[in-house]
Amino acid sequence: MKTLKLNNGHEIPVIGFGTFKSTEGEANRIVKEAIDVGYRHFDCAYFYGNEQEIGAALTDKIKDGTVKRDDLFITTKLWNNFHDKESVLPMLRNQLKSLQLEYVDLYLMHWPFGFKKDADMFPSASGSSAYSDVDYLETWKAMEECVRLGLARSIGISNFNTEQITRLLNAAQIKPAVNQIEVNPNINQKKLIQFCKDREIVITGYCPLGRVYAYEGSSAMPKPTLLDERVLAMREKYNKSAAQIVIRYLLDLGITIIPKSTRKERMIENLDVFDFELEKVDVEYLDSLDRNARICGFINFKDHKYFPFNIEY
Ligand SMILES: NC(=O)C1=CN([C@@H]2O[C@H](COP(=O)(O)OP(=O)(O)OC[C@H]3O[C@@H](n4cnc5c(N)ncnc54)[C@H](OP(=O)(O)O)[C@@H]3O)[C@@H](O)[C@H]2O)C=CC1
Ligand SMILES: O=C1CO[C@H](CO)[C@@H](O)[C@@H]1O
Repeated sequence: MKTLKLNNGHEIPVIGFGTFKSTEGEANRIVKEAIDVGYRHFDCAYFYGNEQEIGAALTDKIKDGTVKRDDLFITTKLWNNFHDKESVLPMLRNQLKSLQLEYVDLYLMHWPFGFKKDADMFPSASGSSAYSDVDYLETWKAMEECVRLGLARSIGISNFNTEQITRLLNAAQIKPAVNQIEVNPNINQKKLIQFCKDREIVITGYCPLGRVYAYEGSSAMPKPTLLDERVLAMREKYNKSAAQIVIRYLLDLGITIIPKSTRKERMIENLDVFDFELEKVDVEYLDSLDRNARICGFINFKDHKYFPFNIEY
């Protein structure tokens, strides 16, 4: 698997495996299957509620000799209720325990804004009662300590905008290695990708396939590119699926991505993208689909002091 070099010399496989929305048996199965078909990079989060299942799957696959810990690149994330500096280290230790790991390869701050510790993990109403005003710079300092203690090889951010990144870079002792953001043809993020590249921050694109399962033909969510007629028509030319065409397009932006599938044949398909190249005319068409349309807009929280999407990028 191809990798990109992080600003601290570690390498991140360009295709990882997403784990959001799988619990109760499924997370364990899909992680094992993903390892069997060649995935080595896994994207996890406390918020996904499945770190224990994933930990059991990783342990089984290490024990049966399919992989070594060193072959794996495991990312997990700190959720919004735990931004205060006292919570960060205990949270990572908890998460490591669930994942049955001594260290994670990458620990991300999931969002720049925090919620109160005793608030819901996903408060339904916007407004200050659930919000905490802990500054993400304070959270970052505690995350730096996680690196010093050897509990995280790299640390990074997710869903940060350019102003927040600049402010963080001015204060950080350890630079963020990664910014994980939504990237798919409906929101190709070229400007933010370039901004991060210029500052040696690697981008990981989430929802790369446009989260097809959540689309019901309604206008609440942008139509996934996998369902676009011109993209479907490209399949014959390349002898590739729409997902493979989209994945190739995204990798050519110079980023890493974390598609998720519950089906083994699609896990294999999503890795099989290195033996063809997209023609300029098709790249231009995919570029033309960009409309900055988010699946994870989180607009409930737009009045939070640290909400990231109130500026263009
Ligand atoms: N940092 C953050 O805030 C966020 C991070 N993430 C991370 O990003 C990951 C990926 O995003 P996610 O929301 O899961 O959405 P994806 O864009 O990966 O889409 C997943 C959907 O695509 C379908 N799919 C997968 N492969 C194919 C294929 N080859 N052909 C057709 N359909 C396919 C899956 O269906 P099926 O299972 O049936 O194959 C599923 O419905 C998450 O799992 C999570 O780890 C996601 C959102 C926010
Ligand atoms: O990682 C995530 C998965 O998707 C959720 C929304 O549906 C996001 O809230 C979250 O950041």
